[in-house]
Amino acid sequence: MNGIKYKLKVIECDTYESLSKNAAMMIVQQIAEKPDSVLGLSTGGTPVGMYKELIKLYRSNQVNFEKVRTFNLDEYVGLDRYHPQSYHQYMYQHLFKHVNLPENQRFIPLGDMDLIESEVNDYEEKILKNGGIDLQILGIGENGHIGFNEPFTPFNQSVHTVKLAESTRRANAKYFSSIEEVPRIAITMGIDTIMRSQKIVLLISGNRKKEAFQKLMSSHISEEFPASILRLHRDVTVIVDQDALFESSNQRQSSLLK
Ligand SMILES: N[C@@H]1[C@@H](O)[C@H](O)[C@@H](COP(=O)(O)O)O[C@@H]1O
Repeated sequence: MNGIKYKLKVIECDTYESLSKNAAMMIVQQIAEKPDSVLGLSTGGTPVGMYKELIKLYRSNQVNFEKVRTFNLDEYVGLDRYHPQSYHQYMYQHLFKHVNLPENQRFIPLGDMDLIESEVNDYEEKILKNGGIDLQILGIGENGHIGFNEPFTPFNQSVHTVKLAESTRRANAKYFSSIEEVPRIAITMGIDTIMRSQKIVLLISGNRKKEAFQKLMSSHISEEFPASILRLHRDVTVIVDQDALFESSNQRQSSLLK
């Protein structure tokens, strides 16, 4: 990081489907240029459509994952890899079981409580040993978190464990039977790990992310809003759908009428 603020490239999409297709195509293009690319992958609701598109493209022989390596951003601490809400299971269900990405080339931090201390160092080391991330896919939390880097996480951190914000636990509670079941701690790539990626693609979809998108575009950089650091990266593409982009049509109408 050299302190220079870069302009974020923004791709505005009419629909979530179009956002998903654009994101999938960026991955396909990356793998076409470099078949042994190291991809950084994310979870959550937003990239589900992108993974569906990738599977379609794989089935129509437009992408080959044979040499690709993947590193996921984060995992809950306290859920083992077979827990249905773990990101290990998410990745298996949404991508890995459908494509030809060899098992020993997929990496996700281990969330097992007894392994967590060594995993923090091991995971960062594995990323470095594989030459760092070529293309990192990110989503964003309503509070601006990326990975599980909650507001006020120091920008210079590499892989670490984090106490989840209550708002993040509430947002993710929909995947569990109750909020009590949502883990309180997670392991995540740090902001520094993410910023060392060659390229970053940030996906922003839906009404709930409108404010986060606006804050991101305001160009003020602060640890209070973790995603704001992306302004200091030279190659970030933000793919945003209309729901996250605009005020609702009613609001737009009334502001037009003023
Ligand atoms: N750790 C994940 C993030 O990587 C993700 O970007 C965010 C947004 O998720 P969603 O796309 O479901 O809104 O949620 C979680 O907290």
